[in-house]
Amino acid sequence: IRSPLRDLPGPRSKGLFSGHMPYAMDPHWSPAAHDQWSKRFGLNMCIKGLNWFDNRLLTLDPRAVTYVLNQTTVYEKPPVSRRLLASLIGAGLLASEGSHHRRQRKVMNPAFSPANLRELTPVFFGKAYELREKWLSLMTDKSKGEHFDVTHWLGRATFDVIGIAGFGYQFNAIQEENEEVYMAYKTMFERTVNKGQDLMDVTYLYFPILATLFPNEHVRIKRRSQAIIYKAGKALVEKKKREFREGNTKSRDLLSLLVRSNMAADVDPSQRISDLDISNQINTFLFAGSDTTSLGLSWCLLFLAQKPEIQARLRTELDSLARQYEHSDDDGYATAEFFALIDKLPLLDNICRETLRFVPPVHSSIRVALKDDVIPISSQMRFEGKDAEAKLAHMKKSFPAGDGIRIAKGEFIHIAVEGFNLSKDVWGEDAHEFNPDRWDNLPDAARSAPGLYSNIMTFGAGPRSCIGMRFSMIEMKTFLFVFIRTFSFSDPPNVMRVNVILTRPFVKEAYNKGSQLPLLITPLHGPLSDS
Ligand code: HEM
Repeated sequence: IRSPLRDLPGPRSKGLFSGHMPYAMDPHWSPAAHDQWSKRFGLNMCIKGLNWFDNRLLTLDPRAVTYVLNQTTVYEKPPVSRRLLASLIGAGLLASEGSHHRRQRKVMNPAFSPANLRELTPVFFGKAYELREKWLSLMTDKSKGEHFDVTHWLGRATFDVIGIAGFGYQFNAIQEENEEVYMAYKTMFERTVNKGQDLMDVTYLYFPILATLFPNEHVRIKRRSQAIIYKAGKALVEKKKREFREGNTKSRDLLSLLVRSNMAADVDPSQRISDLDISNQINTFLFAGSDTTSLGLSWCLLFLAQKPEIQARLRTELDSLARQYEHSDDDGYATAEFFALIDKLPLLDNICRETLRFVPPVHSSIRVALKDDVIPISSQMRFEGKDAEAKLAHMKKSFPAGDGIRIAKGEFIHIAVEGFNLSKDVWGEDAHEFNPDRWDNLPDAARSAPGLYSNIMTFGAGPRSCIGMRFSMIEMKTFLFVFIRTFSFSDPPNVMRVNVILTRPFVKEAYNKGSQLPLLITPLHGPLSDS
């Protein structure tokens, strides 16, 4: 009742136990909801979370979000979100906080340096070629092509990439779906991804003791899967430590570098992370580094299938680069030097940015205030109703210039990643359309929008932003280079965006089948498709 957020404008609650989360978090509603709310109330507003008492700050104000995401000692991920993450993937970088997080991030940073990622380039190309060959081998009639669920196949390929690039481990998921760790991981997430969280899952999150005392089938599956993943993780960490002790510094995978940076002589022992922390990072890489990128790629292929003229322009750009540096075989292209050229291609770059702007795989994030605080804002609030003036005057008493808002310890801030990316105030009236050419001529507001990557919030911002951003950009661009030159992608189905941990494609007419994206993949004529 004393919540300072209640002084802010915002949509009315429809009842004691109905909040606004479906409108804020379901991508079916959220673009229109963010649009209408910001028009009515300005960029800072109070929405209701799970019930009428649960006041949350929803901010689309660049100054406010930059402040919140950078003040990591005041704003953390709430315990319940960390519990959800930790229950699935352990207390790795994504789920940790405070000094524990800072220590982990410090030892992990070197593994994600541009120089190290360059060394991994052949892995990305290698897996793209392997998936290309797999698709070709599965086609009954290459002249007609075949429908493949690209989300499924890209998921298998990106899992393979993170296996090798992440910790030198072969899941071989493109070829067969039977490797033990891969199957454990897939089983653990399958139900969550296709059915979402049910009431029992949410109850377990708030009262974890119930999951211990009365585990349901889902909890039992999770435990079995985690036991398999942790056993393999432990063995991998042991192997990497042994390699380090024996002076073997050949392996360039992220885990080897992480172990090396953790065991380096110049690291203060108090700054080292434990073996358990290291194996939690394996799980974190698998979770954060595979589905995110495969979804980015899936959405990209869908938009290219919906806009064949953009697909054709991209193919021309890629082909002309490949022709300039004609190599006799695939390996010739699979180098860091060639990737540096791919990386500079303007249309490919615009398409990747636009895809990640238009459908950010991480739809939104959340923070909780650890103490009472004042958040600086840069835009005026708008109140509605007959007491609008009185409410504005009340706000002005504390902040005459209208440049701050109060938040109390324990209150949540909803970080609307998609809301920022689709804001018409920032990106223009066509913000809700896929238009890669917008990047040639961005509005001023977009140039100064916050975000780790290209002024979009897709990879977050501040000290908790995505450590794997460069990794996934290399993966997206190499995969597109290989696929767009070999195949045409067409016959897009009627697709809905559904937010189940990540924003996934569901076919409207086959919603019950879970997330999928079937596209018609047809080999093009030319040397590559003859292989
Ligand atoms: C398109 C691909 C990706 C997207 C959209 C994405 C998005 C994000 C976002 C939004 C965050 C911040 C979450 C928050 O503030 O609550 C994040 C954090 C993180 N990402 Fe990514 N990510 C992608 C790829 C990757 C890859 C490939 C890896 C690893 C190989 C990775 C590893 C991580 C980790 C470890 C964190 C936690 C960082 C920290 O808290 O310090 N991500 N990612």
